Amino acid sequence: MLNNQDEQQEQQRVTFISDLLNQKINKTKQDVEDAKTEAQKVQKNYGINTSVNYLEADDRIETKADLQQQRSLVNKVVEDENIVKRQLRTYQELKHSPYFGRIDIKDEGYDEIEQLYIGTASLLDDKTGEFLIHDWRAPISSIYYNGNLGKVSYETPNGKQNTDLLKKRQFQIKDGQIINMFDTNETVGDELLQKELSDKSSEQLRNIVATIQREQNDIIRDTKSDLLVVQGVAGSGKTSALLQRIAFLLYHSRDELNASQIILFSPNLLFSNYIRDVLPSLGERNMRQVTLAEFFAQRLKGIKVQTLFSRFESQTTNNQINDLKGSQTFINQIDDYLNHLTEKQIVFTDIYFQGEIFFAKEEIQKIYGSLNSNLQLADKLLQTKNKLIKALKKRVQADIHDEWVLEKMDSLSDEEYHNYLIDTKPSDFEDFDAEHDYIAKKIAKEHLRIVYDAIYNNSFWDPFTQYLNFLNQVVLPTEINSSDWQTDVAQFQHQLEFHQMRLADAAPMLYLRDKFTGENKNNNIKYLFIDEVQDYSIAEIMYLKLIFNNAKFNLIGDSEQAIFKDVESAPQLLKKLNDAIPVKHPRLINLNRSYRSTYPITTFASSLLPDGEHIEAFNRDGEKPVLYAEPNQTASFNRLQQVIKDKLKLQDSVAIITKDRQEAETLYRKLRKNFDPLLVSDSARTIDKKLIILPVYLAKGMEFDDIIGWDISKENYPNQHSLGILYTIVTRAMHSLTLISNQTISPLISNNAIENNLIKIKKVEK
Ligand SMILES: Nc1ncnc2c1ncn2[C@@H]1O[C@H](COP(=O)(O)OP(=O)(O)OP(=O)(O)O)[C@@H](O)[C@H]1O
Repeated sequence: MLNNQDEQQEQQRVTFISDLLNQKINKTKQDVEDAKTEAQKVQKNYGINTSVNYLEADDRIETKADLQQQRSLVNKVVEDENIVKRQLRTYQELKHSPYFGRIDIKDEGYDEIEQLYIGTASLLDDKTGEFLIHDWRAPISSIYYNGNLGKVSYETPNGKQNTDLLKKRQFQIKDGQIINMFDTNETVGDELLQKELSDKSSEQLRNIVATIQREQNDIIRDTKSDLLVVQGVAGSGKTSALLQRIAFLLYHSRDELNASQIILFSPNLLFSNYIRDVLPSLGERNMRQVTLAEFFAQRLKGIKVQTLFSRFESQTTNNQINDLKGSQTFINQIDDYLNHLTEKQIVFTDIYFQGEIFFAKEEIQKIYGSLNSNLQLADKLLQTKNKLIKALKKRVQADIHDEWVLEKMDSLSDEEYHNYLIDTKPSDFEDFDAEHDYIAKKIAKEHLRIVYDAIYNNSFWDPFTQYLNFLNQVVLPTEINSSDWQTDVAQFQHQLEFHQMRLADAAPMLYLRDKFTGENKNNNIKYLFIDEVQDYSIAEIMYLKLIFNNAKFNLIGDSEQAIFKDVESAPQLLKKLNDAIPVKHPRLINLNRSYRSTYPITTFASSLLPDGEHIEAFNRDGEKPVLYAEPNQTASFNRLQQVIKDKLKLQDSVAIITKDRQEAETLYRKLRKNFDPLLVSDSARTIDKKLIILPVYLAKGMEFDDIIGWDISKENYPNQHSLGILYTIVTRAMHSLTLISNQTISPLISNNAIENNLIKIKKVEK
């Protein structure tokens, strides 16, 4: 038990640390100022130096070397400035709350008891060199998260160390004052977690370092798996664990890994913004973040690819065809197709120069056909390109006496003429003719650059038509009839004319293109994360594997929140993923405990699922969810207004979630005058109002104090296909959930929920 003396001693220590941090902050502020001045000085010099001599040709080479040197100097001072700034931010964070845990341990073979304090970053005593605070990611800190009192072990550079965990103490410290502290034997006591979770929602997701749970810790500290699949129920801390994992990896592999080698695929821009602060709050730089739509747009320049959101909104596409295009079978068919392509089937195109064919497709086909047929596809293409470039060089040589080159030479000004000779000395040329030829060659080369670029960029091959040809020979499963397929193929072709592509075609088409060329790979990325992976097709994941070949894949999701497809079990999904991207060390981690919502909300949400029993609700009190079944539209709308008023009085964040964009827009128009809500669109990045309206797709990954689910009628949610959508809506609520429907409520709200009184149904008689 804690006594007053313990508390006093701990407070004294906190005060000591706070004073020390104050000193460090003051010193570091000065360092930041110095670094800033230094950076400005260097940048100013750099500015002056780059303009010097630029116009005088003789000095150019020298200037170029100088420039490089200057640039690296600027980079260095800027980086120095960033380092001290980050250090300052770390001290400031620590000052606010220096640590959250203490462990007392006695290592096997030693008599001494060590007291270790654990916080978001480490702090050294400059005089003694001892750790005053241990970083939560240090190997020894794992005991805090994993161990019960008694014999435990932790990793050291020399192997496993056994130790006796004698005490585990938790703190809540705010602005230098201990608000709460207690000893515990649990991983992290429920008391602290209760407090954290009962807070109101915030605009930004917070870090959870003080209360990481054991199974979340497994995800965070995994260093062995090359395919880590996390299947976690709604609100189980998947996104939180993912971000803490990134912070952990950056710490663990500090010398080999930096933030730009980690990429996260996130569902939309709003979500990207929502998680923006977590890593910086842990003293780390953010990883790269991208949505699938942005990623495809970069790779298919000039083509507008449908977003996940608009795919969800468009109900017109044939699901069976989409399923096929998203499957491993489809990608395997592409591999097979490419492996058996003869050069005649490859869609080569002519390369033009000044309106005339420069390399005819037949010529290119011949080159390709002459190569060793055992070569890999990518090698074949590369060799073809090399041969074309060789032929181009010959043409350059041949062209130097052509009329157009001579004309161009005659029109050169003196300055232009000398510029061509910039890298030469007069003694390089035997006579005037040699100098003349040298310039002619340069001119010819310059002009033929267009052809060079065309070869370099593979413009002699048409991947779109190739993909179309592939589509036309696909072996269809029995459930898809060939006329539907033909219509779909025609639609692909039609859309292409308007520079558009459906999402379902993007990954297979890019796979075909990049597999054929072997290009566009990104070998720099070492870790790839996908959040909400249940919305990705296997084909998309296989394409990402092709591109990010060196990356360890971390796929995080909840198959029960699948909004494009039917709910799928975790082992089924893992098997599918494992087949699609075979790796040596796959690992599946399940998270079954749900933290976000109150006990009544999680229990109700679980009752929607056929096998919801596996979901463990965190024990936090709250009101039972309510469903209003109103007799008509006017009554429903009046009810909505009443609920909004009540909720806003509580100063809560309230989100009305609709099934799709159209419903959200209609509601917005009706509510705009009285409530001034925010209508969230696909391009939204922030939420800066208390009342917002958003379609379910954009609510992915987010949470709000109060959720109002709009029009939960049978018409909107008729059967199991809409289960993932409804489940996603109800699990966004932290503290309160209200559903509004007409009197034919969705059959997904099961009798089980109603009979067991998991939701209060308020039916107003007609
Ligand atoms: N160990 C923890 N300590 C404190 N809070 C936690 C912990 N784990 C999760 N939470 C909180 O629970 C909420 C849900 O977490 P998070 O968004 O990471 O879950 P998720 O599994 O990604 O959810 P979903 O799939 O439903 O979007 C957040 O408010 C998060 O801060």
